[in-house]
Amino acid sequence: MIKIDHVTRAYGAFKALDDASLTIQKGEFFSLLGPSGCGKTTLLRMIGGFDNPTSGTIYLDGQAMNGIPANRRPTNMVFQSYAIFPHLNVAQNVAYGLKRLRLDAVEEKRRVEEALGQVSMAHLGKRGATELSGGQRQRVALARALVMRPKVLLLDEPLSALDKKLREQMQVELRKLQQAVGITFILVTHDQYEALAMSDRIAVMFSGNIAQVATPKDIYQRPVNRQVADFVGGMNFVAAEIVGEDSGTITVETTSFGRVKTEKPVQFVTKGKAATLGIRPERLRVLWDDATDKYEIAGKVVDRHYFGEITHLIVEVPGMEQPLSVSETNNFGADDIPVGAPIRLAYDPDALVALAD
Ligand SMILES: Nc1ncnc2c1ncn2[C@@H]1O[C@H](COP(=O)(O)OP(=O)(O)OP(=O)(O)O)[C@@H](O)[C@H]1O
Repeated sequence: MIKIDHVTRAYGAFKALDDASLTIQKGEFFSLLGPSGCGKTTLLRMIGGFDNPTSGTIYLDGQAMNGIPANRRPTNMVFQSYAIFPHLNVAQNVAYGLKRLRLDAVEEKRRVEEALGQVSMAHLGKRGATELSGGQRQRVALARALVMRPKVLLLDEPLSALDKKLREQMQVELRKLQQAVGITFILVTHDQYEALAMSDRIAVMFSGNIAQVATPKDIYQRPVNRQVADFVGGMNFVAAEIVGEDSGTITVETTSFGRVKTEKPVQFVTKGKAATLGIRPERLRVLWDDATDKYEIAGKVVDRHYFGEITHLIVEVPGMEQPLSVSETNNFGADDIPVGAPIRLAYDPDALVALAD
């Protein structure tokens, strides 16, 4: 278990990380997600012992890590620019870190083979490091870390140098690998879809602060505030007025969506009666022909963006300040709806989430 306890990292007056607290469970695939400069790499480096907190403490399995250098921690880091030695072959690269353990030759070979097997590179041990594809180099970097049998593997944007297709394939593989080896993985990424696809839980960070820690589904469906909602996927924001409130829910009135009862967000603070609701673009469905729904809203298509399997429709609704963004599959011909056409959209009131500003 990893405990981040009120950790701050300051550079002069600037706080790259500001009083962050967090617990990561053993065997978890945990991601630190946020825009560039939010402090995620700073936190990862401090867990790995490559940097030290200005204040606060990081505990690994109950032991305070203050002052303990990287090579004496049960962690291992895979860097963004995976430094592989070009003059060594694959197996030698993987064996490199083992040298200081002074294992006998048979045991060393066994561990190298095991690590290469874990990343599906068993057959490429003799290959020169310069004769590898980007994906293979990434695997070697992983094997180099795994061979040390760390309790925690730290991954700093490990897939960012790969093209989209390979990146998606490696996401699946990395997740499988983590489940197979059973150790804790902490991934730093600014790619929301990568974090959603791979993680058990995600911490979303902004400007040195942790905004929300939750499962991918909760981050996406129940973002605590506007900033998280906006960063992770698209979100339509709807102005609303609070007309009722109890301990767990609020009832709000909107001009476009009518009266809605919805779950209260964790950080909800009422400032008078104003509230913001959010609804994801894919939670609005086009109503075709004469179809009707208990919950529907009418507007006009003012723009259209084609994405192959889906189309984004931009829909102006009377009484709404911002047009709605609607993501609809092209199975039924959303890509053929002309700009200027009237449109009706159905929604599930549960899809409307109240957001703290
Ligand atoms: N040595 C340093 N001196 C001063 N400021 C620093 C130093 N290292 C990092 N920072 C600042 O701390 C903030 C957080 O940096 P960090 O590298 O953790 O961001 P990040 O979220 O990982 O971003 P990215 O995705 O761009 O790597 C940034 O504003 C950065 O400029």
